[in-house]
Order: sequence, then C-alpha cells, then structure tokens
Amino acid sequence: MALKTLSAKAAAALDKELMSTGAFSLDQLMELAGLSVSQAVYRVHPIDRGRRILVAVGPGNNGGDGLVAARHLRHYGYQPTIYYPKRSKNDLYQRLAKQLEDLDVPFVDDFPTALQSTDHVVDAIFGFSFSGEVREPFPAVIQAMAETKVPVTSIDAPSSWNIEEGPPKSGVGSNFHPNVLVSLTAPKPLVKYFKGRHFIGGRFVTPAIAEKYGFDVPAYEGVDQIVEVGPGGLRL
Ligand SMILES: NC(=O)C1=CN([C@@H]2O[C@H](COP(=O)(O)OP(=O)(O)OC[C@H]3O[C@@H](n4cnc5c(N)ncnc54)[C@H](O)[C@@H]3O)[C@@H](O)[C@H]2O)[C@@H](O)CC1
Ligand SMILES: [K+]
Repeated sequence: MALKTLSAKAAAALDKELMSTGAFSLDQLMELAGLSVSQAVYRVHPIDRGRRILVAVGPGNNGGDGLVAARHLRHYGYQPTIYYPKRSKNDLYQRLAKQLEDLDVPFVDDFPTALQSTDHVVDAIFGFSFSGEVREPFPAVIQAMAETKVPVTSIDAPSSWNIEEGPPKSGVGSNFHPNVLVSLTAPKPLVKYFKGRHFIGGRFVTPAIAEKYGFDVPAYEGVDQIVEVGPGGLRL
C-alpha cells in the first residue's frame, strides 16, 4: 500500500501550523529534521565506508537541515565539508554556520572540485518550496550531483525536482536520481518517481496533526528518528 503524500502547499501549511498553534520554534524542527538526516546517512553510509561527507546547502530551510545534519555527522566522527554559496543573513543560519566553524568544519567555494574527494554527498539545496527552473549558481551543482558516482542523499526532495511532478522532463535535473531520500514528516508526491532507498524522518508530529493532514505517523522504533520505507513511498 502506498504511503499518503503531502503536497507542497499542505507541507507549507503543516510547517506553519507546527510553528504557531503547535508551539514549536523553527530551530527545534530544523534540529530534529537535521538529526533524522544524520541518522539516515549513518544507516546507509557507515563510517567504515569513508568519513568524507560533502553537504550542498541551499538558501532556505532545506539548507538549514543540511547544516544541522553536518554538525551531528561531525560528532559521530565523519568529516563533513560544506558548500554554501548563498549564505543567509538570518540569525539562525549564521548560528548554524558558526557552530560548524567552531568544530573546524571547512566551507568550500568550488563544488565540482570538492566532489572529487568525498565519499558521500548530502543534497540540502531545495526542499518543498522549490519551484520553476533552477537559478544560478545551482545548475552546475545539480548537474555534478547527477553525474557523480559518489552516492547522494537528498533531504526532503531531490533538488530541482518538481514537488508534485518529479524530475524535469529536460534540462537541469532531468538526469538527477539520488541514491537516498529522507522525506520529512511525510513523503511529497514526487516520491513516485524515486527509485532509491527511502526514509521518513522528522519525528515531531502529533497524531492529531497527522490525522488533520491525512497521513500516518510512521512506526519509529526505539530512539530512531527515521523509518525506512519502500522506494516510491510504499510500505516495506
Ligand atoms: N515540517 C517539516 O517537515 C520541516 C521542514 N523543514 C525543511 O524546510 C524545507 C522547506 O524550506 P523553505 O520553505 O525555506 O524552502 P526551501 O529550502 O525548499 O527553498 C527555498 C529557497 O530556495 C529558493 N528557490 C526556490 N526556487 C528556486 C529556484 N528555482 N532556483 C533557485 N532558488 C530557488 C528560494 O528563493 C528560497 O531561498 C523542507 O523541505 C524541509 O527540508 C525543516 O527545516 C523544519 C521542519
Ligand atoms: K534537497
């Protein structure tokens, strides 16, 4: 049976609701989202497969999740490197970047070169608020992720994919098929085009919210922040 999906509009409304009537702060949700992603990377890419993790960080909250994941991965013993070309002036992102700098995590300007010496990539460029055609400087980054043999884990959406309709039919992103996807809260409709390992993360939703938005809270086990589900959002 297929898992219920959340449209981009519903995902944005749910986010807003969690941060208003739900009484969460963005920092809290981002911390839990990033923690989920770090656990998924640990699961699919154990440390003995190579410690070097390149995190491609976009300008919004998807990027923030990537910065948080990088910090947790650093504490697990990985060696993250951050590509963050459009740094936000927002205080939250500045603090997340400072926390990484204090752990001596390097920030690099040249993504294709960094890609040549990494063991795994985390795609934290765009999430459910992406729309239209990919603007600079990200087309070359998406293209490099599409062509690399290094495994890629995408946060919430493969960046450049349309949230409802999946990979673009042509141009940037049409050949981008990441190996792993961590859907936050619930999968987005694009999962039906995704063929890799698929996890749900973001263990912060109440049963009442899940019921209101029409999806099931996955059966997280023990202290896990992620649950693996089938590729296109099918239950395993
Ligand atoms: N409730 C949840 O599930 C949570 C979701 N979070 C994350 O927040 C994400 C959504 O964050 P945001 O709404 O900030 O948006 P995104 O991070 O998805 O992207 C928005 C940014 O991308 C830019 N952008 C959009 N289309 C573009 C294009 N075609 N070319 C270049 N730039 C483009 C926008 O200008 C904006 O700066 C989710 O996907 C998820 O990763 C978490 O941080 C918090 C909890
Ligand atoms: K992404």
